[in-house]
Amino acid sequence: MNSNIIQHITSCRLPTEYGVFQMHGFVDTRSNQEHTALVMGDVADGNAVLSRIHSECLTGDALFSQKCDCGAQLQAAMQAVQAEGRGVIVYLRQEGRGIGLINKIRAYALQDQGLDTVEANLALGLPVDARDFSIAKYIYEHLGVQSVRLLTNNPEKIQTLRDCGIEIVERIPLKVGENPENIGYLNTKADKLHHLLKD
Ligand SMILES: Nc1nc2c(ncn2[C@@H]2O[C@H](COP(=O)(O)OP(=O)(O)OP(=O)(O)O)[C@@H](O)[C@H]2O)c(=O)[nH]1
Ligand SMILES: [Zn+2]
Repeated sequence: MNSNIIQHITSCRLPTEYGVFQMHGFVDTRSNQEHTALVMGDVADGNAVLSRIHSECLTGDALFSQKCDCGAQLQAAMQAVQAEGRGVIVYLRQEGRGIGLINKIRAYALQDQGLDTVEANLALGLPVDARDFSIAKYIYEHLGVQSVRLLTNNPEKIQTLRDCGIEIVERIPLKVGENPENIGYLNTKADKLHHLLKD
């Protein structure tokens, strides 16, 4: 992975409900996939940066879906960065853990019939998790981020990120957004995907 593959294109000021961020646009030249990072404060000073690596969930992040916890996690992460006045939200456009929106809708249709989030992907002949987290490493490098305190409940994501060469000095839990519609989904994440969601 190098700057020829993940290219920084441009950036702008983005005022949000959770403060003013600098929004950076990146392109993966292999797929033309566009990614973004929201930055607040000086993240290139060498101190560990509060960060969330968020995977796109159109249904949860933008359409108020209650089937998952993604929207609440994104909101809480942005609030946490605002509270510190410093941090990075890396927003990777890897919808549906990388299978894409249409396949996620197919998976949701199978979930309507009783399959869980893991079984549905497998029934479609798709990987349970097809995300490429090495993109985040280049984004951090471009921003001058040397190490992070990562907001996540997923220890396997931490391991994958470390394998990519990202230095994670602390895991910060992000347990928000539980509701009656997503309790089964969260239980499956805890039981089958080993997310640290239970006390
Ligand atoms: N295929 C599929 N993807 C889903 C489903 N529900 C949410 N997603 C996607 O899952 C991704 C978020 O991953 P999660 O497994 O919730 O969490 P994580 O990023 O691995 O871990 P955290 O950092 O703790 O949130 C987003 O890309 C969502 O679009 C589902 O039922 N099926
Ligand atoms: Zn979601």
